[in-house]
Amino acid sequence: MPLLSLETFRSRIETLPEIDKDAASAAARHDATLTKPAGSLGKLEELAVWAAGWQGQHPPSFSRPQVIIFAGNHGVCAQGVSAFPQEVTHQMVANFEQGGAAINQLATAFGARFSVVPMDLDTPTEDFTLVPAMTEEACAQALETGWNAVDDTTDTLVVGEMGIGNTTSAAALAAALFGGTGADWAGPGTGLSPEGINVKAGAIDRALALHGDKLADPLAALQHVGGRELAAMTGAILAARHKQIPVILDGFVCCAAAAVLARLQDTALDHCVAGHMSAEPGHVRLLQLLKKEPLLTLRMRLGEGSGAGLALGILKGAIATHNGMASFADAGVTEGAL
Ligand SMILES: Cc1cc2ncn([C@H]3O[C@H](COP(=O)(O)O)[C@@H](O)[C@H]3O)c2cc1C
Ligand SMILES: O=C(O)c1cccnc1
Repeated sequence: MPLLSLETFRSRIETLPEIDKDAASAAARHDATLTKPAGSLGKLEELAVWAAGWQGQHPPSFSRPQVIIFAGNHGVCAQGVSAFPQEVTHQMVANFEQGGAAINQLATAFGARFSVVPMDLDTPTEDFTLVPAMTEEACAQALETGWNAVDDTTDTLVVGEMGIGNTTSAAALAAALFGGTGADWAGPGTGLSPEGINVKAGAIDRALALHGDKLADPLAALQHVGGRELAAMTGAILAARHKQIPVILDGFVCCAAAAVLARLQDTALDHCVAGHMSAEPGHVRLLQLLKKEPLLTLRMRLGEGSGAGLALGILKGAIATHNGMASFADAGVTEGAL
């Protein structure tokens, strides 16, 4: 079998299925019949139409939501960029498996299947301030792990991550994809002090200087400064597009991984909605660059898919109202005259 290469994914990004316009317009027509003033459910109406279009079916469904957490360790932790030690990644994977993390409760609350995928935790990626984080093949393997983790029967996907140090990786990736310095993209992550944030920004600047022009290609940027769990999220979001599964994006780390696709193809994230705006400061900027309006702004800054997991409830509400409400005709309610 030939080695996996980044070119496999480049071709998968060049051939993206588009929205099913018939399903979306059927949803819009149905919405207009429901017992409410037109537009009164605001963004919920748009979400139901969006879900129908990207699922390629009307009515849209919310019966098989799936939450996948990818976990990876980061060599860049050697630079002192996180408030927590690296062993927490492994310990939290055990916590996810036992159902004790925040995302477990949210997945259960909204009826989502949950899985966690640990990715070579005992072999962290390389310290990208010194050498590329991953070889091309390792990055392609991580993309493939994400690509394969998405279940064909899923109707709504949330991808999240666990990886001490990964807000440094996400910030470096955002800088590589959109420009700016370490200081523009570094934030507290798990709770760094202002001095700690300076150390983090310095590490990112050294990585940007070291890898230079190699970062110009988005997939190469992912390989040089990303991490396995970020690449897996990128691969899963791309797989969802090919499988007609709408995606709810999580916070800063998830959006940095998603942004790789957007930088390769402008419309690559049209099947994604932003679940929330994280309190990690780079996220607001990233959402603006991706032209995504967050559904929730609750000062959450946890990662692990939690903001998107909570937004599953919003999408569930949007689809429940769209699918379950009576029409004016059926309920015998008089329509507005103007
Ligand atoms: C107990 C615990 C649970 C978490 N769940 C998600 N994260 C989040 O924090 C990490 C990134 O922050 P940084 O770059 O500052 O290390 C990631 O693992 C992310 O998912 C957690 C962090 C901790 C400590
Ligand atoms: O927004 C995120 O993704 C985030 C913020 C802090 C820590 N980990 C993740």
